[in-house]
Amino acid sequence: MNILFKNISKQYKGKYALKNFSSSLDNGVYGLLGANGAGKTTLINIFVGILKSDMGSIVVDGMDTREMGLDFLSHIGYMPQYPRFYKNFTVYDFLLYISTLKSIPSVLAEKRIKELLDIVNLRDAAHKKIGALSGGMRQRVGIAQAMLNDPDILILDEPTAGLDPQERIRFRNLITKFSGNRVVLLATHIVSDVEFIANQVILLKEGQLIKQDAPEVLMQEIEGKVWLVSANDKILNEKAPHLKISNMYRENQCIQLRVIDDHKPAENAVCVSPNLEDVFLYYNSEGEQW
Ligand SMILES: Nc1ncnc2c1ncn2[C@@H]1O[C@H](COP(=O)(O)OP(=O)(O)OP(=O)(O)O)[C@@H](O)[C@H]1O
Repeated sequence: MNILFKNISKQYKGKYALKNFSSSLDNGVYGLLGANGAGKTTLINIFVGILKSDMGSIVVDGMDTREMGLDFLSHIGYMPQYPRFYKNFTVYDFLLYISTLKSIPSVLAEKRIKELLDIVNLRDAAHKKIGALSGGMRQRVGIAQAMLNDPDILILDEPTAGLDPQERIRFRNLITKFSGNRVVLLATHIVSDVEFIANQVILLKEGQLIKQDAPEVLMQEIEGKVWLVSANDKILNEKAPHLKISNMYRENQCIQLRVIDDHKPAENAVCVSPNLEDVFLYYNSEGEQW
């Protein structure tokens, strides 16, 4: 499967939410990373047809999605950033209802729902009302409903919001297993969600694509630009206010700064291997100022 985004633009009141976004996606997991307001949801909403772009087109396996009509929808599974549920429905009934909307035959739907309840670890909650679930459990119902039709293209907008660490790991493993011969597009600003599972990271900044590559390539590109600095008073007072700091922690009497800089930021700075969070900050932020 191949998805081509061709020059997608969208403006709100004269301001670009998405500007000339072009990208090609083959099977695999894609992490759509960007700061708040970068345009992730706008792109996804255009992709799933909730929003019309001002310009551009999306081509799936050589066909314009606008020409595919409802057939396109049968290929996708989608979980919105803020899924809405019928709180009086039980988990099982809600999934059955969504199956009906997706025209999944009932015998097949029942089997699939049972599988998915196991996958998202909600079997014991199957007959609980959605209104009585925790936020993280509801989130898992959202993930399950997106996967009901066994989609070729799975689009998840901030899927791990509210999940505890164990469920996050479970989610990542689930996506890896699921993604074999499909496209999974996962929008987030939580870097660790995609660091270990994304085949490619798509970095969005202010509506524009700034990088698309494998995480290890992106990390390699900023090799030599991430430093650990043991901060004495002089560094803290004079230098730190001007540094892009991705992390700081106290070690004994000293504060250790993780600094992103094209040049060695201090005499005692030691160059360290970049991680994806450094990449995100390198392109996206001014860093935490001291
Ligand atoms: N309905 C709207 N009306 C006006 N501006 C909008 C609307 N929807 C989005 N925007 C603007 O478009 C830009 C991109 O928003 P979008 O929601 O796509 O970003 P995002 O990357 O998903 O952010 P977040 O991580 O906070 O969800 C932002 O500047 C936002 O304020």
